[in-house]
Amino acid sequence: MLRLDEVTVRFGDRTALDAVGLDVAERETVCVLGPSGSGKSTLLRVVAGLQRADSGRVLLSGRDQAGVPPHKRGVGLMFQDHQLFPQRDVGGNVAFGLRMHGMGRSAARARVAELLALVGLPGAERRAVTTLSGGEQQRVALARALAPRPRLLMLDEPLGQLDRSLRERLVVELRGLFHRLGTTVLAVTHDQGEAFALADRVVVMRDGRVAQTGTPLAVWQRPASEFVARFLGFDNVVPATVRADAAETAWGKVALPAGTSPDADRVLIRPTGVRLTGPGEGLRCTVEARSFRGGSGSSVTVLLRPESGPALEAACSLREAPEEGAEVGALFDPAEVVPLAG
Ligand SMILES: Nc1ncnc2c1ncn2[C@@H]1O[C@H](COP(=O)(O)OP(=O)(O)OP(=O)(O)O)[C@@H](O)[C@H]1O
Repeated sequence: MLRLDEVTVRFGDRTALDAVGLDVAERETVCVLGPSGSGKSTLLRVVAGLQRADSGRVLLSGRDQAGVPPHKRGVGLMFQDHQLFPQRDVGGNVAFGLRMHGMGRSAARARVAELLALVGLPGAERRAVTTLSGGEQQRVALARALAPRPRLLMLDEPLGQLDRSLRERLVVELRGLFHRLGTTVLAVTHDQGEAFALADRVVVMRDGRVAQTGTPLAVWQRPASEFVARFLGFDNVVPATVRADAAETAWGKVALPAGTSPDADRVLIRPTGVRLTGPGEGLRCTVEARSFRGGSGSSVTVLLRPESGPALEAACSLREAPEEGAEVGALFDPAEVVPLAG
């Protein structure tokens, strides 16, 4: 459906996109994830035709989009601040693109009713948008973007403004909705939780380049680099000298999973792979802090200050969590060790 082929965009001496390649299949939801300034919005703007590429090609359904204006690309856009027209009512907002595409009044009315029902706001046509909550406005913006049946729907930080619980609920709804409708979606967000919940596939960007792409599970289980690991919130990363089935690190010898590449020069140890024991065993550490994470497992993150090497996080249940100031030993589960290169 969508292909970016070596797309480069420069602003003066700044390269916002650096030879980016990306494919989105029909009916797939792809989330582009990355820190501020990594080029996510520029990527969407290039696909929408709002930004010219300095080199490379954007193809939609196999057709090169060079010279095709935004309104002829058949893509729907929904931006972070959802930009509803405050002077129009809900129905007027959703009908906007339909009228632009020349749809007749009664057909547009039927389509608006259908879309409002779909996003969970049936019968809201006559409401003023200023009377809607943030989440309701988001749904109206989504209905407006979906109304002209775009072949590709692009979302820029779609849930950025909403509070966490609403975001978590909406993201599940969106995923269900997109699958039901068979919509092809390219979304960008800096929130990894959102991306992982929404996407069939995630693309992690760094400085205008693709750092990693894969299913949420694959990226989560096997971050390709220290950058991706840290971006996902894993901070237990340490330089390592890899030898056969173990690595020398400042945290001592760490057993590696079978098949570790000799190119690996650091390791990530997931907090769930740090097992706490008595101070006579494993890496000796002092418990610096504990923070309650909640969740069904009553999980606690324990921040450890090891006798050597950087700080270390361990995840354990509330029942097992040692007190602050306690001396403990840390052992590493090889299944939770991820070798990283660069
Ligand atoms: N119109 C522009 N003129 C000059 N520089 C720009 C322009 N648009 C973007 N940039 C630069 O290009 C880089 C990528 O910006 P972009 O907005 O695509 O990043 P982003 O990942 O979407 O960031 P954010 O999450 O903060 O929105 C940044 O360094 C930005 O400063």
